[in-house]
Amino acid sequence: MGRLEGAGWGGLWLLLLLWGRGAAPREAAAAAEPPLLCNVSLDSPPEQRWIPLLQHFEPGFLRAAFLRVIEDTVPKCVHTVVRPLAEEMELFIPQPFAGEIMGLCKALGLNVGDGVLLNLAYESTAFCTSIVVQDSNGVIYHGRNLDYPFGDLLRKITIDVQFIRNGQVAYRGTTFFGYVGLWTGQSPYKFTISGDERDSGKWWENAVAALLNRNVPVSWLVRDTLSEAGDFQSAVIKLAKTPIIADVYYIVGGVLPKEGVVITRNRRGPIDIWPLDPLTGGWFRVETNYDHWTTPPPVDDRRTPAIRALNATGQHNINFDTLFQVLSVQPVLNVNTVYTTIMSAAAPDKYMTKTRTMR
Ligand SMILES: CCCCCCCCCCCCCCCCCC(=O)NCCO
Repeated sequence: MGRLEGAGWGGLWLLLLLWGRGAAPREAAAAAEPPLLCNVSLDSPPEQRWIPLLQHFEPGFLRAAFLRVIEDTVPKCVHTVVRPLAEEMELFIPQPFAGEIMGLCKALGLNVGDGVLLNLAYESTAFCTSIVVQDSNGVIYHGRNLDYPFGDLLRKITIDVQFIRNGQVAYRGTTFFGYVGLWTGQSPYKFTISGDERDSGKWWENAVAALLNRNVPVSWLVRDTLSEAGDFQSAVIKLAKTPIIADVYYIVGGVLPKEGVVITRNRRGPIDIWPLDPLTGGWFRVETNYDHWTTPPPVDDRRTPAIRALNATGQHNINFDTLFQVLSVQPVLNVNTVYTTIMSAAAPDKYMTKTRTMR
């Protein structure tokens, strides 16, 4: 019998009442494993910089994963039209992305056009959660769950990457081997970024045209921003204003009090900027995959459980562990969650990722 045995109806009502008022959040049972931590040298030519990491993976597995993701995500008609175009990528794809994709495809014997398409993958069923929060001492924490189909494959190729320039960690991020953009990353002592999918219908319809028009894929802008922006403010401006190929939510955390924001984007620019506002109770911002000023659909409401768990934890108790616990509450954590990352740009060495498998 469960723990409620003997509690009687009175006890049961009390428990329900406490839960409704924000008692301690219930964590889902899930395995949590650290991914491979690796270095990629930005001082090596783009074509060569990912090649040393191939030793950690079975080439046959990578090829099979590659083909499965392409087949299941890229519509056949799009594939036929875009593949030859993508093969001419030097003409319209910026560096270092073009060189990095080309180098990997050559090493694995894969079609370069397909390599580009895989790197444009953007899934309308990718249900992620990002949280930026300020604790009672003004410290900013940023956590995210990346939820995506193909978890069985992606957990095996999830990597934490330190991008090294002149012998120093220039920035760090979490990705899947072969996917050279970043959905999660940190510029040490400056800012952290995560991206959550924003559904805008059939993104393929205009994405390729936008790419030809020199708009950048959303995850490439994250990486460019980590590489180039000097502080939180410049990161927010770059993420808000640069033309991109699909709608998205960018969530950004800084190092000073109030440095936290959710940017709601369309292809051309920002639709809304939603900053932390701790003086009037806004000590956290939760973004899943719906505009924050709308109500999430009841069939996919991860926002309310996350908010309830944050309130139950309390601003004075927020830290790396408790934010991880908030991101471990069902359905914030769910069967599609591939990994959870917790970061705080002021303490860059504590960057932590765990791949998640629900039991
Ligand atoms: C170019 C060479 C590739 C070699 C091996 C590749 C193995 C398979 C990699 C699969 C990558 C899948 C990418 C999925 C990225 C997630 C994008 C997304 O929609 N995120 C939304 C977050 O809300």
